[in-house]
Amino acid sequence: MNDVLDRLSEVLEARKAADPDSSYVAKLHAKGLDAILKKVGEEATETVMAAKDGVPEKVVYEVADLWFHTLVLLSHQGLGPNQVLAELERRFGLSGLEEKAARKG
Ligand SMILES: N=c1c2ncn([C@@H]3O[C@H](COP(=O)(O)OP(=O)(O)OP(=O)(O)O)[C@@H](O)[C@H]3O)c2ncn1[C@@H]1O[C@H](COP(=O)(O)O)[C@@H](O)[C@H]1O
Repeated sequence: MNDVLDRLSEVLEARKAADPDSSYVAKLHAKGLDAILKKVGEEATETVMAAKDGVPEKVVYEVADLWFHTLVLLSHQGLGPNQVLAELERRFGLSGLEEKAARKG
């Protein structure tokens, strides 16, 4: 499953140098951080609305849009899905309460 994330992130990296007229992702990179954050916010809102509607296909569709735009955000900031997966892996060995305690320091 992570293979999809790896392959998509490679495409997203390549789009940083692509022509904005020929690529949606290149256009987002060219518009900059605020434009990417706006899309992340919009897709998060659309995810909430889909979940409230309770139609499973819509939820999956909107979460895919949300994940996609967060991947563009990570790429824009020199990060990638592997760092997020590593963070989730680190938390996997902890209970929710242990993770909460670790955050408080
Ligand atoms: N997975 C996606 C993907 N998911 C969603 N989107 C785009 O994200 C946008 C979602 O925004 P909205 O739902 O608000 O729809 P919209 O009104 O068309 O959005 P705006 O154009 O107004 O921002 C749409 O334009 C979708 O086409 C995606 N665009 C690209 N990809 C992947 O990224 C790769 C590179 O894309 P390009 O850079 O366009 O070649 C593609 O090969 C795909 O694998």
